[in-house]
Amino acid sequence: MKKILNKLRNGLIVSCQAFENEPLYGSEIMAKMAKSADIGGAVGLRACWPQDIRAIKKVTNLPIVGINKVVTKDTDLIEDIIITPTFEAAKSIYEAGADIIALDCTNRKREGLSVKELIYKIKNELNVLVMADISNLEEGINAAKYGADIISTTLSGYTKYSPQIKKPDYRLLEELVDKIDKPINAEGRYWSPEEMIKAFEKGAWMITIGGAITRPHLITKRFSDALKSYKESL
Ligand SMILES: CC(=O)N[C@H](C=O)[C@@H](O)[C@H](O)[C@H](O)COP(=O)(O)O
Repeated sequence: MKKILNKLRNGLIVSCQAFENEPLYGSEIMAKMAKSADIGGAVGLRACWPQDIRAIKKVTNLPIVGINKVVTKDTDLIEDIIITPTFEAAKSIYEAGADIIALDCTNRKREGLSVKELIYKIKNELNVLVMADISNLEEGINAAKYGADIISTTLSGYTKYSPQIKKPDYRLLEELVDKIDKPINAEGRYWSPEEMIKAFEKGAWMITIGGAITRPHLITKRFSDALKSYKESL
């Protein structure tokens, strides 16, 4: 497991995800996305659902941070725990070949096992690396205490009580690096190589980037929004 962490150190993980309502939805497409990230120099991948992880494993040997998003209600992400919410969700991505299991470790109300119980069960029964997706320092400290191997800023901005900012949460990153003696993954709203470098300067062990690389509709929107503002300024 140390070997995997060393492989990811100072490296870029590319998140290859598309929901059913996105044009790129589908395991075959995500596998092509993952292969492209591999060719481009990623040292790891983040992927969702067993079927996507299986498809990606066929085309690359890069370590995979697996998640299993389970949407049970038709409501938005802020309210719901959807990233690998249960042991069963974790087990199915582990069986699909995920090298690291990422899961929601926020303090939001959840059903079934608590974050502490869930991390313990995954570590104990699957013996796999766990990445804690958190939204503030307290959640990070708790997840580290409960046995998570990597703490990730993934959910900052996606709980009601974390800062609702458009940029990466560098402050949380700094706090985690300062207070937790475990690898910290910088993730969430990184859009440029400069922003990425800043995360490493602040002590990130690794960084995960999704939208800026693998969501063409968001990339296009960034350009079209800039154009719109420019036209409005004339
Ligand atoms: C909040 C949430 O559900 N985040 C998800 C977690 O897997 C993904 O939708 C993000 O794309 C990923 O975290 C990477 O972040 P960004 O796409 O901002 O680079």
